[in-house]
Amino acid sequence: MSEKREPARNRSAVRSLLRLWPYLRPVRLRWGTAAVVAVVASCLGLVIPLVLKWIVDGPVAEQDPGGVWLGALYVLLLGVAEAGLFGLRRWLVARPLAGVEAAMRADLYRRLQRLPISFHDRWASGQLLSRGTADLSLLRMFLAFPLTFLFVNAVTIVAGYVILLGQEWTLGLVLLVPVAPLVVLCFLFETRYSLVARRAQDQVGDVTTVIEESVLGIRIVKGFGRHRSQQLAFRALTGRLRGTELEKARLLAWIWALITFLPELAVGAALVLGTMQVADGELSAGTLVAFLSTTLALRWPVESIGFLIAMSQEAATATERFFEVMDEAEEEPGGAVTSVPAAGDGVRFEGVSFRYPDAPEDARPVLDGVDLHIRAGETMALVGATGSGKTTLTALVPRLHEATGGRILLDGEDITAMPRERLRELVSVAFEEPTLFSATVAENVLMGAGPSGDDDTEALGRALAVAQARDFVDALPEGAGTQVGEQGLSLSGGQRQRLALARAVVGRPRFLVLDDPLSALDVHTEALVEAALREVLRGTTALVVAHRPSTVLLADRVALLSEGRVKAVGTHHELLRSDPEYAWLMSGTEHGRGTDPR
Ligand SMILES: Nc1ncnc2c1ncn2[C@@H]1O[C@H](COP(=O)(O)OP(=O)(O)OP(=O)(O)O)[C@@H](O)[C@H]1O
Repeated sequence: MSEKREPARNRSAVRSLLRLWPYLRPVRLRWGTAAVVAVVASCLGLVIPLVLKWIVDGPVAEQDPGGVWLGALYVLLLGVAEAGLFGLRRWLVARPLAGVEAAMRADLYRRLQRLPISFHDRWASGQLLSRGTADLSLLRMFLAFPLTFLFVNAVTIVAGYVILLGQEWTLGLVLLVPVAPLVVLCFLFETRYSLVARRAQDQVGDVTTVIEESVLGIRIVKGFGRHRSQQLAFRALTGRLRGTELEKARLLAWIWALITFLPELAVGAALVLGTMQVADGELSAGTLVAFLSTTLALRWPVESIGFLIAMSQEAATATERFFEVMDEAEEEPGGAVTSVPAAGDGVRFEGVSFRYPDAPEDARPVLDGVDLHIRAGETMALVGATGSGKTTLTALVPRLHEATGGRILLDGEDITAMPRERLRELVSVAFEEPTLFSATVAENVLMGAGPSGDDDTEALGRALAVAQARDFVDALPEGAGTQVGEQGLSLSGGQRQRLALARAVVGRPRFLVLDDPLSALDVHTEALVEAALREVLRGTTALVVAHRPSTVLLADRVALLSEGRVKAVGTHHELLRSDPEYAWLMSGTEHGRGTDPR
């Protein structure tokens, strides 16, 4: 499992969260209105103690039952208004924030589609999945709740303290004593919690990766009886995540306890002082009741600060993780030459070199000065020992990877001068490991249809015929309209390969790159596919990676890739005679059996 770990945080939580502004901007009015509504609702709660003071010092002192009932009615109305306003806030933000989450998810998906293969090579899929799911839900929750309530509670606390100081400033000052230690504690907590939150979210990504790999690789796990060891490994991983979550809970418990305890101490001290002042006649009983009711009304805004900070910290981490992907450089769009290259020259590799970005410094480049010319309309087989760079070379033609040296020309035009979209219309690909999507057979195949204007049904029929896939597709319950499961798991390897081949040829591409696309077919079916390919793709220039002589025979000529270069080019029979390495690679036939090139 490849892992992606970012360097230590270099961005404060606030700066990370500010990056959400472009997404929040379109809904700022509704969000702002909701925040104001919440502030009003929260501050209404602070009016209740003032009504209590009026009741105690007025109707209660004067023994006026009618006044007490009126006061109670005021309190009830204030409570109903508070509840109604909080409900309105929720209604105001629910829809726009769901829209923000959807927009962020769409942007992330679009970015993932446009990032180069080298990015996907580096990142574990579970890490990307968890960023697109759990992290974004967390951000929606943050925008709906902690972001609003950090603001609402701050305003409520300030308003509450102003009321407290106005009622009796000496008691109010007592309540201000814990503020300084609480600020320091919150700062320390935020620093610690941010590290643990990041670790937890990365571990969720790792767990997602393992689940995904085990589901996709379930046949291997079962086939090798590895479910117990897989389970143990998974348990270890979830154990680590559990440990991190417990560490988060411990930190949260500490800060919550301190945030509750310190103000309670101050309230206790104020209560003692206040009672003494009432006894001395310096303070009215109503003022003390109102004072204590206000401090009680401030309990929730103060106590919630700990977990609001914790949730904001998790949201900051989720934002960082989101932008780590969004900040990656997309594939460049390519050149601007949109003309279709004039037919005639085929494919040329001129001094092409390539090394993988994550290869060790001292490693030799995979390709080191490849020169090869595939004439227009010719089919060239590419043969080489395992690991010699055949797949790598084929990936350079549609620019799935970028050549690090030299150039590749299609009918005389440098591929880097073409817009990528145009290039990928001209070049069709099929790989040894065929990927089918959760869609119908027809949809999977027609993904490869360019804007040729061909009738889809006719093109589909022709492509299935070339790939010798017609019989088995017709036998499917709904023919070409049958849904094939994730990665086409309901089909055999050979069937999937044939659909992938049909996808590659359905658009009658000018250039075709096939990476051992017939490896799972029996020799008989392979021969039929080859015959059909020859017939249908007469005008196509093709590069076909081949491991077996039967595939090589499809080609007009063969190129032998060795030590990063094209060592020899010729027909199959020429190379069998002239090149011992080729003969060795093709051994298994009567020609080269037992001949060692070295
Ligand atoms: N994403 C990658 N990052 C780093 N090195 C890679 C990557 N993919 C392949 N390689 C290395 O590049 C070399 C060539 O690999 P490539 O897949 O092109 O060989 P191949 O000739 O197609 O092999 P095979 O016949 O086994 O399919 C190998 O040494 C491989 O380890």
